[in-house]
Amino acid sequence: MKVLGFMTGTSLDGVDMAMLETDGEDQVVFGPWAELPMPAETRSLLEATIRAALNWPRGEAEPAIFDEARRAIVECHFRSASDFLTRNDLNFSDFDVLGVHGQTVLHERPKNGVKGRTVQLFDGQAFADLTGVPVVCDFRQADIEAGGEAAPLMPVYHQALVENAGLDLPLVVINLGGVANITAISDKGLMAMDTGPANGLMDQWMRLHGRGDFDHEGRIAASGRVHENIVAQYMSHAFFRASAPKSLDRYDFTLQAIGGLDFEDGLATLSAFTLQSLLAGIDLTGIKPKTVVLAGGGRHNRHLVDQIKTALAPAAVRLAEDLSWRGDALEAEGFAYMAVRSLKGLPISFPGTTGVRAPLTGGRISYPKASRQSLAG
Ligand SMILES: Nc1ncnc2c1ncn2[C@@H]1O[C@H](COP(=O)(O)OP(=O)(O)OP(=O)(O)O)[C@@H](O)[C@H]1O
Ligand SMILES: CC(=O)N[C@H]1[C@@H]2OC[C@@H](O2)[C@@H](O)[C@@H]1O[C@H](C)C(=O)O
Repeated sequence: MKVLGFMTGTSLDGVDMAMLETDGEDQVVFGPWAELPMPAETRSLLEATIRAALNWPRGEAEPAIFDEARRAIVECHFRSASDFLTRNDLNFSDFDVLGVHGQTVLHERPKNGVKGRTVQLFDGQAFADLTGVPVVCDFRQADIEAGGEAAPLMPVYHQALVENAGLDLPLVVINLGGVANITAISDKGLMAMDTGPANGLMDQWMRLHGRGDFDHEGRIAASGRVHENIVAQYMSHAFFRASAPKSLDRYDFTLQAIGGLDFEDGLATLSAFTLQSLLAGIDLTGIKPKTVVLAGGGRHNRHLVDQIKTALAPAAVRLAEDLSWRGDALEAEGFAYMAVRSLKGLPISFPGTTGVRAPLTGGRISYPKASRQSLAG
């Protein structure tokens, strides 16, 4: 099937799109991809929506701003996709299905037998009607309703890529987004978890100081001093005592602990926290990887990458591009791949990746009105 996948991550930096030709199993053929920036007013609206989501008590009606945000997200996806298709001489009618992650505005993991809560804002029906193509979205709902973590979901796609590339196992794929997550592939099967923040807190610290959106190549972090006592304080969070699999909300950690530090030391300390939490996650898998693959925007952070390489030696640490993967398109590809699995009723989450009891499919399918009418006729 020809699929267009869409990802809007926790960094709120843009809409990633990637075309894939896939059977949702071992066939994965890359098509064009792009990352289009999110308009400033959409970003502000999403920030306000996230604030409302964080204050939304369970059991109460969803905040009114959610619907406004849904409309803005659909419009932003439509504009980004139209632009992307024009540039690549493609049309919506070239696609069998669209796979859309939607914008996460809230994620609470299951705790003490109480199911979690996760919200990825989108309107699959509106997008299917606009584009004339079936849309799969809401990939995380079935998992959370079954008592799972609902994240990470990328492992099933990582596994397909790793198998196709014939890489040396045991292997760990690390995604350095706003939140960091890992997929471990070994003879123990597929294991995955979120490990802690990747760039999320560092980006927030940069903006707070009016120094831009992120620390280019980690240069500022490299110039600061790590306050180990504060890293230890961050690492004493209950999340790090929980067993895997486990997942995080981008807002589970705050800047409060580093509030008193100067700008450079703050970044150095946050970067050290990202590294330590990542290593703690890899430790929890109980495997010593021979191969480590880095994806997500944080792989451009040279300071962090150098530290990961040193800490994981003698593992061969490779950037996604070293394997001809597209490090900034991977998640959009993943949701294109999962859209096909969803249509085929194949599992997208597993006991080792989200803690569900048995492999589980997911995703909600919306068909465009026109094709429903023609089916009915
Ligand atoms: N050249 C660079 N140097 C340092 N950091 C960079 C660079 N380029 C991107 N980044 C970091 O990568 C982040 C974006 O990463 P990415 O797009 O993978 O996140 P996301 O997909 O929104 O997050 P998530 O996977 O948690 O949903 C930026 O916010 C920035 O912190
Ligand atoms: C709830 C949610 O949107 N989680 C994201 C987030 O961003 C990174 C990490 O936290 C990961 O668990 C997940 O995204 C990727 C795509 C995943 O599900 O694999």
